[in-house]
Amino acid sequence: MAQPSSIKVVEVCWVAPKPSSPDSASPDDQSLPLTFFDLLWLRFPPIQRVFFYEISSFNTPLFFDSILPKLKASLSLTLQHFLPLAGNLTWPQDSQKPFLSYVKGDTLSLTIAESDADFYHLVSTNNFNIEAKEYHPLIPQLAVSHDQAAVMALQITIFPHCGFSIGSAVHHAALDGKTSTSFLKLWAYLCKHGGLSSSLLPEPPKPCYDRRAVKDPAGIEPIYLKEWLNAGGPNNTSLMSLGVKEFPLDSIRGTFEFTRAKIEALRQSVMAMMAKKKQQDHSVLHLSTFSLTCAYTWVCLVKAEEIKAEKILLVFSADCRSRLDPSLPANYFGNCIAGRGVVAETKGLLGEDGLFVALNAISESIKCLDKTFLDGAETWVSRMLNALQTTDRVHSIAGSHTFGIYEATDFGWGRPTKIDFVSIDRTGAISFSDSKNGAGGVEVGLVLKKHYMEAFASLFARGLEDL
Ligand SMILES: CC(C)(COP(=O)(O)OP(=O)(O)OC[C@H]1O[C@@H](n2cnc3c(N)ncnc32)[C@H](O)[C@@H]1OP(=O)(O)O)[C@@H](O)C(=O)NCCC(=O)NCCSC(=O)CC(=O)O
Repeated sequence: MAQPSSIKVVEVCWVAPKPSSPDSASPDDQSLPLTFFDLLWLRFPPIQRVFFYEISSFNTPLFFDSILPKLKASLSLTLQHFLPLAGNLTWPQDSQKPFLSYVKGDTLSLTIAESDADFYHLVSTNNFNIEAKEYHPLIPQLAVSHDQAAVMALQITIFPHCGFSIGSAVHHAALDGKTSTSFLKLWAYLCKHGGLSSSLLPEPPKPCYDRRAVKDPAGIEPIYLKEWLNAGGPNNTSLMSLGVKEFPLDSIRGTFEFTRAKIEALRQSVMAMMAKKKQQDHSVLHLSTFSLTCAYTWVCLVKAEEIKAEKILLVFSADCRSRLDPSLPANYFGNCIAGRGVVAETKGLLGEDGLFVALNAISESIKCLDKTFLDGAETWVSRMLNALQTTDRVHSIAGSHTFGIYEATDFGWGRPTKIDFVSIDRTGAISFSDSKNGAGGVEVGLVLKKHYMEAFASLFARGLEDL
C-alpha cells in the first residue's frame, strides 16, 4: 500500500460563465424545470470522477503560468453553454417542486490543490493496491443544504514533476452520464483549441434545453415528488443526500480491460457454445459489446464474491433519448435514462453455463427495451429507497463504453493516463468506459475487498486467456 500522503488546498476559485458578448456583464438568468427522469435522482449523492494527466515536462510554474489559465478560460467559455452547471438545484419552501436555477453572479467552485501522493501509484492499473479512499482527497465537496445544492464542483490537483488530476462531483438530479460527458468534451475541446473551432475536428455539440418533448402521460412526476416529500419525515423538501451504504474501508480499486480482439473472441465462443447446444437461432442472444462484457464481468464478480443469495440482481441504465417517441436529440441536457433490472439464479451464474445464463438475462432485458423501458417507472424511486435500506448486494453499472471519454478528454496535454469513477466505492457499481488503449476496447472498474479483487482478477484473466 502507498505511504500516507497529504494534500494542500492552494486556492479556491469561483469560475463564472463567460458573457456571450463583451457588452453584457454576465449571461441572463436561466431556470430549468426537472422532469421525472431528473427527479428520480433528487437525493442521490454526487457522481464523482477523477482524470489523471501525466505530462513529461511538468513543473509547478508551468502549471500556474500556462496550464491553469487555459483550463480556467476554457471552463468559463464552456459554462456559457452549460449555465445550469454554474448554478444550483433549489427547492424554495413556496415551490411545489425543485428546479435548476442559474442567476447572474452564480459561479462554479474550482479548487486548486497540491498533493504529495505517488502519482504513478495512483495511475497504476495492474497492481490492485490502490485503496478506494486514496482518491477521495482529489474530489471536491459539492455544497448541499436543505434547500439548495450546487450542481457541479471541480478540483485540479497538482502532482509536482508528474502532472495533474481533474476531479469532479456532479449532482445526478441535474444531468446523466451522457450530458456530463458532453460538458467535459466541450471543455477539453475549447481548452485544446484555445476557444477557436478547429478545421480538422468538429466542435462537440452544445446542449439542448428544450424539455417540452419529455412527456409524462402516466403522471410519474407527482408520484416521485410524493415519495421524496415522505422520505425522512412528512413534507420534507430537503435536498440533502440520503444515506448510502459505505463500502468497507479496506476496499481497493481495480481496472480491467477487454481488448477488441478479446470481445470478438468472446462473441465467437458464445456462438460456438450455442451451436453446440443446438440452439441454432443465434438471434435469441443480443451479442453486443455491452452485453458480452457486462455478462462476463457479472459472472466473474458473482464467483469472486462467493454470493450466497439464491438470486442476484443486476441493474444497468438505458439511454432513452433515442427510445422516446418522439425522440430527444442526443445533446438533450439532463437525465434521460431508465434503470433495467435483470435477475438471475446465482446457481446458474456459478455453473458451467454461467456466461450463457447472464447473457440470456441481459439480452432479454435489452431486446424488449424499445417497448417497455418505462414499464414500472412509477415505482423506481420507492424501489431505490428500499434498496438503500437492504443489505443485499445489488450489482449495477455506471457509465458507458460508448461515451468515448478517454478519446475526448485531451485538454491539450495528451489523453488521460487514467480515468476512474470514484463514487463506485459508495455504490458498489461496476464502471464502464472506453479503454485507455483505444482501438474499440472496453475498460471496467471495480471497488472490492482485497481478497475478492484478487479472486476477480484471476477469474477475469483466466477466462479470457482460455478463449
Ligand atoms: C441499453 C444499452 C446499455 C444496450 O447497449 P447495447 O450496445 O447492448 O445495445 P444497443 O442497441 O445500444 O447497440 C447494439 C449494437 O448496435 C450498435 N449501435 C447502436 N446504435 C448505433 C448507431 N446509432 N449507429 C451505429 N451503431 C449503433 C452498438 O454499437 C452495438 O454494437 P456493438 O456490438 O459493436 O457494441 C445501451 O443502448 C445504452 O442505452 N447505453 C447508454 C447507457 C448510459 O447512458 N449509461 C450511463 C448512465 S448515467 C451514469 O452511469 C452516471 C454517469 O455516468 O455519470
